[in-house]
Amino acid sequence: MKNSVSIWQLLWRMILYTPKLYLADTILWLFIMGLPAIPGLLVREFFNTLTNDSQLNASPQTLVALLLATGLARILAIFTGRVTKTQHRFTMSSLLRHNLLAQLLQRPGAQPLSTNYKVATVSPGEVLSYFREDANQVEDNVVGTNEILGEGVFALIALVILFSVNVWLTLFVFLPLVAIAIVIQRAETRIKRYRRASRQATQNVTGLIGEIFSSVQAIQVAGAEQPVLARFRQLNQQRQRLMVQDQVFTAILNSILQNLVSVGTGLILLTIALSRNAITISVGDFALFVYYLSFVTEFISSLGGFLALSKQTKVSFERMGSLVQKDGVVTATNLVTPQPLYLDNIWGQKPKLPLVVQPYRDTQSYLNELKAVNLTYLYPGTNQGVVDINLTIQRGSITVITGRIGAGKTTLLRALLGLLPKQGGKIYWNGKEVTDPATFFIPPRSAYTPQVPQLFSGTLQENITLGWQQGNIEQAIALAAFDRDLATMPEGLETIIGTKGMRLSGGQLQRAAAARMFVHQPELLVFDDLSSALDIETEQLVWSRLFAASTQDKIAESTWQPTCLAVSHRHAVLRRADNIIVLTAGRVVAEGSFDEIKSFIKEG
Ligand SMILES: Nc1ncnc2c1ncn2[C@@H]1O[C@H](COP(=O)(O)OP(=O)(O)OP(=O)(O)O)[C@@H](O)[C@H]1O
Repeated sequence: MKNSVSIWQLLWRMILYTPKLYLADTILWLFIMGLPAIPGLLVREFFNTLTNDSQLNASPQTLVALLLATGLARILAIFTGRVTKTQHRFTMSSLLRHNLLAQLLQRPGAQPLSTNYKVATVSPGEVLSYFREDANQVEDNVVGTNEILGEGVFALIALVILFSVNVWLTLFVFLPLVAIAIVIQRAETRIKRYRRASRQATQNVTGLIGEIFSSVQAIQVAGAEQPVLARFRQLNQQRQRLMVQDQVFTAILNSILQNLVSVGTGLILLTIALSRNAITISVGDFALFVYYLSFVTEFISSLGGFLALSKQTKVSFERMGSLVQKDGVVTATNLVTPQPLYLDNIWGQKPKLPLVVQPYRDTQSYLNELKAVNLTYLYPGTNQGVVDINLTIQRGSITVITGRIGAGKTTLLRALLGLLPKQGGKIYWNGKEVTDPATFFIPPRSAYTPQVPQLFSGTLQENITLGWQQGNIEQAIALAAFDRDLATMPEGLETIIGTKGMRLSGGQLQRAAAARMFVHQPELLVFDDLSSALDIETEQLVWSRLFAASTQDKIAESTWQPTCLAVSHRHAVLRRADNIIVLTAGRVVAEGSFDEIKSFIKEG
């Protein structure tokens, strides 16, 4: 199902986001477009002075001085107009990018991105083209509305003056207009098709660049540089072909528009010549006619260009909307919802940034009991996932999920935390239903480390705190058994860990991610298989430190008694667990203490 809101409504909402800026931009643009109208009148007077038809008694020198003054005023208008336009442009595309990102972040994190246009998923690299090209496209269109308005107003004024000079001559100007409108209407489908194809081709190229950069090592190890480059070349050639097609078509369209106008102008001049004195105008009026005709004709060509631009904008809105669709509903309206952006204002002043809400743990976030009833998630189009899972987790306990590879352990964690949208079942926190797990299971209530943790290219400290200012980082590092590693790093917490933490070993990466969890002292700690990158001793150290003693929380001055939910196969961890859940093919087949369920498990 598509969103029924028209592109004009969407553009109007964007205009209303910064009405003052839009108005300032429009007024300046009216000046920029309108000031050239004055020289037309001055030129008429100038020629009429020469033929003694002038009604003004201004000397040619005065008229020349006025011409210069108009020119200077226009330079000033263009300069200020550029400043407001740049601010306006940037604000428009920033709003779109902000909303697009906010919508993407609201999606369950473990679900791949896909669009309406293809069943295949969209890679992070491909998403760049939505943020760059599509946002720029809409930005062009919003600011284009006041440019076309400015041109339109003065074309209309010029037309009225031309009508007053000669009605028949002026009527000829409309003929190209009608022809152009028909041409544009005919070209609509083709413009959309070409634009969509060229955007898709760009997306494929940026997508591949993203994938290449994220797997440089894998490509080198496999010796696959040549095939990867060949694929890159192939996609670039494809993009080149489609871009040329798109641009050439748009250029042809524009040149048709402009040439139709010139042909129209020629016809009018021929008409005067062939009318054999039936049409008589003064030299000044003739000069004005020729000068103003270009006003009208340029407007016609700009209008054609603007209509073509709007068709392309429609495609951009559709593309961005389909990226953030919910249940098949394309939601482009959410992309234009007003949101504070905190950009510098036009005078370069910085806005006051809002305080970032820090996730303090308080009595409200305390966990007494977490319960899942009949939790179900199956991957779309498959019977893989988890079905009818029931589990109860008590405060301060360790619950371990175990099972063979592919049994559904990760899926269960993700469905519980809202990283996959559950298809059935309910989740209760202290007896109260959690309706939106994705926004609920965050610090200070809960923190999660996936099997492959995501680290950023900043410093170790930045990766652990993620902007959280109050946490006890030393304690978090010690709990994660990262202190010995830290001691060997010359830069300490300021060590830059490289893209995705590539300067850390697998185990260090996992423990840095665990420290990130501990720094918030969340109520519920969720680990997806710490064992996968840690040796038995280090993992044991983490567990024993975590439960050595309940840590004094200096901020809330209360005891931190974490509750753990973990995936593991290690007997040492299973023995520590208060409750073990054994999964087979997405279902719970056994539950209890190690001794109760040991016949169901074998160490992985
Ligand atoms: N995105 C997906 N689309 C379709 N099927 C999937 C997807 N992700 C996982 N599966 C399937 O769902 C089942 C459960 O996967 P899951 O990753 O939860 O297993 P697991 O027990 O965590 O495995 P492991 O021990 O390897 O981590 C598997 O059969 C897997 O192939």
